[in-house]
Amino acid sequence: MTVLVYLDSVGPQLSASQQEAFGVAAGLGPVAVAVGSAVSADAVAVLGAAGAQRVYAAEQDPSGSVAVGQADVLVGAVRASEAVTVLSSIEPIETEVMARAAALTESALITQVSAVEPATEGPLTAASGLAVRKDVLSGEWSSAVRPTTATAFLTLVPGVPASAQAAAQTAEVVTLSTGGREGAQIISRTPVVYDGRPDVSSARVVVSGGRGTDGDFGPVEQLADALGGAVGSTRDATDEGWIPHNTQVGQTGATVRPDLYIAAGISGAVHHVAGMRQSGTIVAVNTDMDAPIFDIADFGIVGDLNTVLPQAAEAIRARKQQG
Ligand SMILES: Cc1cc2nc3c(=O)[nH]c(=O)nc-3n(C[C@H](O)[C@H](O)[C@H](O)COP(=O)(O)OP(=O)(O)OC[C@H]3O[C@@H](n4cnc5c(N)ncnc54)[C@H](O)[C@@H]3O)c2cc1C
Repeated sequence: MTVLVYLDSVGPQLSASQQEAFGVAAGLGPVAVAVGSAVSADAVAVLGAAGAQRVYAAEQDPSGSVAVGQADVLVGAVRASEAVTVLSSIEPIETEVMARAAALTESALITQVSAVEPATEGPLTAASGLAVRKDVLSGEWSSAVRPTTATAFLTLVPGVPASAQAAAQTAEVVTLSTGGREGAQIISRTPVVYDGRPDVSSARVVVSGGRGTDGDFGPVEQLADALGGAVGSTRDATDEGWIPHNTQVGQTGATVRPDLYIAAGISGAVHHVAGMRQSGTIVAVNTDMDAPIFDIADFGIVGDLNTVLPQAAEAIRARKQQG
C-alpha cells in the first residue's frame, strides 16, 4: 500500500528530516509525496530521485494562509492515493498540517515517532498494520503505539532510522486544489537572522554550553565551527540572554539526536538531559567531577571549558589541515 510523505516545500535537495521520512516510507511500501505548495520541474526531479512514484502538489502556493490550504491538499492526496500511512517531520508547519488533515479525515495522529515497523503480532485494526514507537517527555519514555484508524498520520523525530532506500523514479505529478479557504492570515514576515550554523534540531554534531560559560559562548562556538556543528544551550543560558532561545536543548527546548553531543559547563539536570540523552556519543566537559552529566557521558573531561574547548578546536583544525 502506498505510503505518503508530506513535505511543506521542496528545495534543491531534500533536508535531513525529509530524507529520513523517505527512508522510513521506503521500508513500508511504494512512496508518494504530498507537497503543500506548487512544485517546479526541478522539485519533481528531486522527489523522483528520492523514490517518489507520484507527487501530489498544490496547484498554486497557498500564500496568506497557515496550514489550512496545505491540509486540504494533504487530505486530497490521502484520498487520491488511498494511503493508509502518512509521514512527515516534526517541523512545526508540517505538524500543524498533519494535525489538521488527521482531524479532517478522523484519523490517528501520532507525534514524536522514533520508529515505525510493520507489526508482526497482536490485534491490529489499522489497515496499515504498523508498530510505532513514540518518544514521550522528550525521550524519557518510549511508548509502543498501534494506530486503530484506517489511516494513520505520524510525525517523525530527527534521527529515526531508515529501513530502506527507494529506487529512483520518474515521478508523475497530480495537482490538487488548496480549497481557497484561509484559517489564519499571515500579515507580515520578518526574516530571522541565523548564525550560519546548522539548526540544532537536525545537526549531526551539537556543541552546547551552559551556565559554566559564564556568558561567553566564544569557546563553544569555536568548537562547533571546527566540527561543522550547531551551537546548543541550556535554559539557564538562554534565560540569561547569553544565547538565542532557538538553541535551547531539553524538555522545553529542542529534542536532539546528533551523532556527537558535547556538553560544556552543563550540570546535567533532568530537564536538559531529556532533550539530548539519545545522542550517539556524549562528551561532557565540567570542572566538577561529581556533575550528573558525567553519569550519561561516554567520555568525560574534568576541566575548565575555557581551556579544553579551544584546545580541542585547535587540534581539530590542525587535523583538518593535514587532510
Ligand atoms: C519545567 C522546567 C523545564 C525546564 N526545561 C529545560 C530545558 O528545556 N533545557 C534546560 O537546559 N533546562 C531546563 N530547565 C532548567 C534545568 O532544570 C536546569 O536548571 C538547567 O538545565 C541548568 O543549566 P546549566 O547546566 O547550564 O546550569 P547549572 O546547573 O548551574 O550547571 C553549570 C555547570 O557548569 C559547571 N561549570 C562552571 N564553570 C565551569 C567551567 N569554567 N568549565 C566547565 N564547567 C564549568 C558547573 O560545575 C556546573 O555543573 C527546566 C526547568 C524546569 C523547572
